[in-house]
Amino acid sequence: MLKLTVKSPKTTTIGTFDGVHVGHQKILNHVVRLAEKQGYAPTVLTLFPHPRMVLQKDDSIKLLNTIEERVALLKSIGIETIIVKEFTKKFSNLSAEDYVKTILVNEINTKQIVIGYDHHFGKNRTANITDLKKFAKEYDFTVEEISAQDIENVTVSSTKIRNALNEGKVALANSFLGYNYFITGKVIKGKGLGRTLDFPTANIYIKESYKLIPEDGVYIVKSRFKEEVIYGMMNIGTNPTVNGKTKSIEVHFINFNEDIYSSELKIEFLKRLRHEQKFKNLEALKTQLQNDRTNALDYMNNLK
Ligand SMILES: Cc1cc2nc3c(=O)[nH]c(=O)nc-3n(C[C@H](O)[C@H](O)[C@H](O)COP(=O)(O)O)c2cc1C
Ligand SMILES: Nc1ncnc2c1ncn2[C@@H]1O[C@H](COP(=O)(O)OP(=O)(O)O)[C@@H](O)[C@H]1O
Repeated sequence: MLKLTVKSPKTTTIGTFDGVHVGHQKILNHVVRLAEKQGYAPTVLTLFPHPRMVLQKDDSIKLLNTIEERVALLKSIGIETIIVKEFTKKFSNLSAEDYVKTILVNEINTKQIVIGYDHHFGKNRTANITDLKKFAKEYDFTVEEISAQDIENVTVSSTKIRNALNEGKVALANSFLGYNYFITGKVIKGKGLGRTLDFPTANIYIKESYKLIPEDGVYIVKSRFKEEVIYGMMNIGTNPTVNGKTKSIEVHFINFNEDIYSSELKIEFLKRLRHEQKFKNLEALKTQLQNDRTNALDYMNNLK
């Protein structure tokens, strides 16, 4: 049987939107409003992996969000359709017109495009907004330009946020993001040492090697387990006191005692407490952990 699917018309914007920060949110809210006015579905076309990972084979690039996190953040601000196009060498060789015709028009059914005045696209990024307006007539869509002024008013950038996190400045990063920076990972087995210190620690494994992890150190964090909000103190580092070599991410949750092995946790960063240190023995480390706990409890009590 022949089945015809009619694709709903879309208001589409295009970008990486790494972090989906306050500047991105402003543009995306605009997209949602424009789409509403037209009766179109607000849509984001996003490329993954990052072009630099593919074209320069740069494995060192770190992103604020995994692709799953990016999709969830976009959904939470009202973007209905998210198209994740795999960015390959072949894709990068698409001419501007082929890209517009096959992807934006035929595949997505874009009726309106919202784009920055300085957007470049197509093979070698040679086409610009003037070209896009030319294609608009031919392929029956409209172009909404985001002006230079609107773009310059956005002083936040993904790079600034990455820099802040690389320096452990999570509170600053959070103010740029408009939400708390978070990681998503699975609780795995550690060395079983935490419990002997009376500080059991959930070791977090993040499968996406490109996810940016804040600077090594100790942080106050927040998570959820079975709908309950839980707070904790997280250490990111190599555990020099026990002569550790590999980097780990571990959290001791405060006033909490459950087996959470294999759980998937979303963990938000609230505040940095200190650097990771090498203590002369485990007793000294334990004393410091008790201090950290007091600091975390003070912080939690001030939230209420
Ligand atoms: C809040 C917190 C802070 C920590 N700070 C340090 C530190 O400064 N130096 C250090 O060597 N280890 C630190 N650790 C890690 C401990 O050394 C210990 O290795 C770890 O808790 C054992 O984890 P595991 O048995 O689950 O692998 C810290 C752990 C937590 C939870
Ligand atoms: N307050 C808590 N914070 C973190 N994990 C806890 C807590 N209470 C119990 N647990 C459980 O204990 C485990 C950590 O115990 P630990 O002795 O440090 O062993 P491991 O080295 O295998 O992580 C966690 O993965 C979790 O399942």
